Amino acid sequence: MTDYLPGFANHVSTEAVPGALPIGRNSPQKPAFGLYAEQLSGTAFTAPRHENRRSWLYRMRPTAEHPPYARYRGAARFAPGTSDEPLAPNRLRWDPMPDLSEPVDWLDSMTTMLANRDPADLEGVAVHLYSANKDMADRVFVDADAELLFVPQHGRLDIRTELGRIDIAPGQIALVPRGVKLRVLLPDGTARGYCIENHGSLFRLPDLGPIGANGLANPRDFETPVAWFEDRDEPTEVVQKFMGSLWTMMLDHSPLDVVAWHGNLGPWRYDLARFNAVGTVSFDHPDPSIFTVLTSPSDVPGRANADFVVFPPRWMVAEDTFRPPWFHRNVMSEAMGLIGGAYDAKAEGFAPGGLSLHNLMAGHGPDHASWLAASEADLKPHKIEGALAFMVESCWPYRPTEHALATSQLDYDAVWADFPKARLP
Ligand SMILES: O=C(O)Cc1cc(O)ccc1O
Ligand SMILES: [Fe+2]
Repeated sequence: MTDYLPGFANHVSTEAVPGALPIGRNSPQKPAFGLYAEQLSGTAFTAPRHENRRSWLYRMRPTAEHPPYARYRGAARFAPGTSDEPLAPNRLRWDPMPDLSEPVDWLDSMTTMLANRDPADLEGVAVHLYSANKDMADRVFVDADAELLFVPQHGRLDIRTELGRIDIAPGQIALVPRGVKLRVLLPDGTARGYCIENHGSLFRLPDLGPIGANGLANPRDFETPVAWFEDRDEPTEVVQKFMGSLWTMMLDHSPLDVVAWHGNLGPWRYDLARFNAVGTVSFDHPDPSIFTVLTSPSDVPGRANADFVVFPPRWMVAEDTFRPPWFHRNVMSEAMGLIGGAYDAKAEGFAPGGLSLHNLMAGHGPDHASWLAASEADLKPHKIEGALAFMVESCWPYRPTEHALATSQLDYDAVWADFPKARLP
């Protein structure tokens, strides 16, 4: 059990040992108990105040004390780079990861499916799947390339980070900031889900415009863990993702040794059941941006580097309206996953734990069966129950990895076959 502090990107102060946190200054000459002060910057020092994100950490040893990193040879499917072949404009879909035959921890199970932009551009996102059955016992992972969003689909996660412990179950999400070391334990023994890397500007809550001051994801429902640390002088491997490759080095102690911290850059969790879904009460299906939980803006106003969007349980009441997602072509690129239930645009083939890709300008929308059912439906109020899908919409087209190209469903196009031709008068 962990305690959490409510609020999104709040300036928090937390100490696991009373007296560890300096008062009134960040870097005293001698921090309490011989701790080391370290600033962790998530934005440039000079970022405007409303964008500026950083925390001060008080730790048992400085992060700087470590040997050189060497290439890490595990996790063969994590960050292999994407295919160099010309990118086909095809729609792609994947089944959930197969059941495991060998013990594998979260890190070694990470399987990169889609990525766009080079992490060195400080733009773009990558979509990974994981399916693990072993705790990360004597090692930690640190992502220098991105903030990391966990979207579990099966099995709880106990994510131990430098800045506190986070427990999440499917239906909840968690974010660990860029550069924060973490260890993933599996309280249920197995876990499967999605991880989204965001290389770009930090995820934030979207502006609400005419919706007003409340709604969608409310800031108070984000929870940041209190300080927690382990005092463990045992060999600990540190695997780092840096510029798209994995690197490793050994420490003689656990680096999860931050005894106190303060600032507005920290991990958090959020229960998607708290998402206040807003939709039509008259007619027409609003653009799916109405379901944006988090956005990472690009430099072009309104054109997101990444939007994290959910399709939660909700009432459908639109009159004289085709209610599921309509047919469309989008200048933005859409990666979708399913946490549970059935997605209202896909009658079959899009399973929980699966993934789909509709890149820039790909014609997509309801499959034939969903189109037929929704076109003939009696339009009484109807509740979509139990379904939880999500989308990572990005202005940068996604490139699938070789593994993704080799494992996609064989005939996804067939879900849009044989639509009857319109009959003109
Ligand atoms: O299924 C999709 O492709 C995502 C989507 C959802 C929606 O409600 C409207 C449009 C849209 O693209
Ligand atoms: Fe779409």
